[in-house]
Amino acid sequence: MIIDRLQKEALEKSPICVGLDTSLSYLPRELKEKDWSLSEKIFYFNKQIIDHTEDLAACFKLQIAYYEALGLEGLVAYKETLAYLREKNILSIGDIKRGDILATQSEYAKAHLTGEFEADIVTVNAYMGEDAVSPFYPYMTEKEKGIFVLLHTSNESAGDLQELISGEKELYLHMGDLLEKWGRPYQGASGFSAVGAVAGLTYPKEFEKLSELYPNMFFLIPGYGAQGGRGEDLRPVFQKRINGVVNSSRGIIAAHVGKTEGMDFTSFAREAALLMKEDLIGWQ
Ligand SMILES: O=c1ccn([C@@H]2O[C@H](COP(=O)(O)O)[C@@H](O)[C@H]2O)c(=O)[nH]1
Repeated sequence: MIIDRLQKEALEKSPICVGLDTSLSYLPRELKEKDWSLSEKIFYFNKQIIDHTEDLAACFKLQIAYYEALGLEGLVAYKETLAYLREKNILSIGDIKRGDILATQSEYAKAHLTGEFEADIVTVNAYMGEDAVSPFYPYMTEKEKGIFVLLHTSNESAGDLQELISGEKELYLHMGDLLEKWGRPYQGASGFSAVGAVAGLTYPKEFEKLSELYPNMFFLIPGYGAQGGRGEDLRPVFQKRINGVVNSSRGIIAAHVGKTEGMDFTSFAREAALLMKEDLIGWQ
C-alpha cells in the first residue's frame, strides 16, 4: 500500500510534507522578470524547491487552488510539477478536497489518480458520506493510491460543525469511526490504512486523542508554522511513534519573501526545512 511507502519516507527522511502552494507573489523578481510563460515560471520555482528539499521531505503537497487561480497556465504548471515528482519517484499529494455524489466523485478519482493530474494521494471531503470515498477504493488496490480524508481541520472555525455533539460525542469522532471502518480493508504491512485522515496541528489535544483512538490511521497534519503549529505540539504523539506527515507550505516556500528577490530563494527554503526537521524530530 502507498501508505507503507509514505511512512517509510517519513521515518527515513523526516515527517515533513513540503506544501507547494505556489502563489505568484512568492516568485522572486529575478524569476518574475524572465521572458518565460507563467507556467514555466511556476514550474521552475517548484522544481527548484523540490530539488533543494527532497532529501529532507517525505512528500510534496500541491494545493490545487493556487494553480486553478492562474487558469490554464496554472494547471499546466500543476501537471508538470506532478510529472516531475513522479519522474523522481517522490510521493505527491494533490490537495483537491473533493466531495460529491458517487457519479461525480468517480470522475474526480479518475481525474486526479490517473492521467495528466495524477497524484499518489489526494485529499477528500467525506462529510457527504461513503459515496465520496468509495470511488477511490479500486485505485488503492489496483494502482497503489491513497486518500487523506478531512477529519478535524486546522482552521479557526473547524469547531463550528466538526466539534458539535451528536449523540455521545463530537461529529469529527463519528467521522473518525467511519474512516477507521472504511479503511480496514486497505491496511498495508505497516498496519496503516491507505484511507488516511487530515488532522490540524492547531488542535494538538484533538490530534493526540485521534492518534490514540485510531492506531491504524496515518495522518496528514497541516497547520505547522504559518498557522501557529509547533513541533512541541506533536511531541506527545511522535515520541511514541511517527503516525503522520506534517505539512508546511508558506513556512518553506515563502521563507525568502522580504529577504531576497534573487534565485537564492532556494537556500531560504532549505534552511526553513532544516529548522522544521530539527523542531519535529531533533529530540530523537
Ligand atoms: O485542515 C486543513 C486542511 C488543509 N490545509 C491545507 O494545508 C496547507 C497549509 O498551508 P500553510 O501555508 O502551511 O499554512 C494549505 O494548502 C491548506 O489548504 C490546511 O491548512 N488545513
